[in-house]
Amino acid sequence: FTEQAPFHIVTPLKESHALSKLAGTTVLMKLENVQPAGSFKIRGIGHYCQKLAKKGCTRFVCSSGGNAGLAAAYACRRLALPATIVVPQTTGADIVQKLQDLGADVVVTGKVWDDADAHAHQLTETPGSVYISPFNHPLVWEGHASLVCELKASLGSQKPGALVVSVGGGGLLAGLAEGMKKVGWSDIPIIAMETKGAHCLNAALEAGKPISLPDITSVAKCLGAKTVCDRAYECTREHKVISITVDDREAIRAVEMFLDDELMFVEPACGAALAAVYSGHIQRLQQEGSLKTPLDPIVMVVCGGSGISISQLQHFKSQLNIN
Ligand SMILES: COC[C@H](NCc1c(COP(=O)(O)O)cnc(C)c1O)C(=O)O
Repeated sequence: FTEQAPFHIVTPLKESHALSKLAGTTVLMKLENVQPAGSFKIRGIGHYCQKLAKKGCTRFVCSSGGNAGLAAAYACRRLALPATIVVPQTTGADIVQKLQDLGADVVVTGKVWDDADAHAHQLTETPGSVYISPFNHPLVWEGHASLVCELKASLGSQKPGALVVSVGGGGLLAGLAEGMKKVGWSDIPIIAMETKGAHCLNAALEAGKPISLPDITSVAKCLGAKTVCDRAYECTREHKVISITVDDREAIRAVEMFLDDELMFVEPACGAALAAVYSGHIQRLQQEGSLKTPLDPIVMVVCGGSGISISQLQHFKSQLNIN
């Protein structure tokens, strides 16, 4: 009985000279944008689907801003199991088409991810189908933790100065923290990036407990969960997490500068993480002593995502009146 190989790939860890120059330390990019289904999501969602299929699950229902849905559709195709992906009206038509091309049934409903998620739960009330959360399950966090094991294998005894990650519902943060505990990096700070208008972790830290945002007003709809998952919030109690919010314009400008610098095209959710360097936060954190100086090489999780195209970028720029 052979253990099924994971659906994710080991991704490159590549130095960025442009980001390093700006950050004042070496910036290593963990290129999750080259994963199957286009983002890091396949690590946690693929792991979850494999485990549940082995337990006899025969149909999955996944709520998503889009990227977790693509990962679920890809995993279910590999498992030859039917999948229904429930996305909000803010999810672009091209992602819906990609989901259908992967063989998934797609339901578009609700204003934001939380509304789509409520519908996904209704669909799984009938027995026979299993709900997949895009960020709130131990198997998802366990799958995402594989990213840190790969970093450890690449860096050996060299500890990173920090990990930079974007936060939607907090599944990636929770998975990274779990992996860091596993490899003995619990002392390494995590820079948790959000766009204003999708800043549920930052709001929770301000309030001292997970609270729900009234609405999602950021263009980074794939960060658009109104409430951060409890596990991610607990991580901030066990691990040094520096929460930073950037505005949509910074996230979009980061997407553009990254395209010019590294010739890779990522969506606003990933732009939020890149803005940690492009908007000078890594530099500021060193100057104010929140990060050590000299700072060991930092790892930028290039989370990827399919919510971008040349026409969508132009739409974002006119919407945010960026010249
Ligand atoms: C509403 O959406 C939640 C989730 N996107 C989450 C997401 C994140 C943040 O990951 P999280 O913090 O949700 O685990 C980062 N970077 C990208 C490209 C993402 O798509 C989804 O696809 O369903």
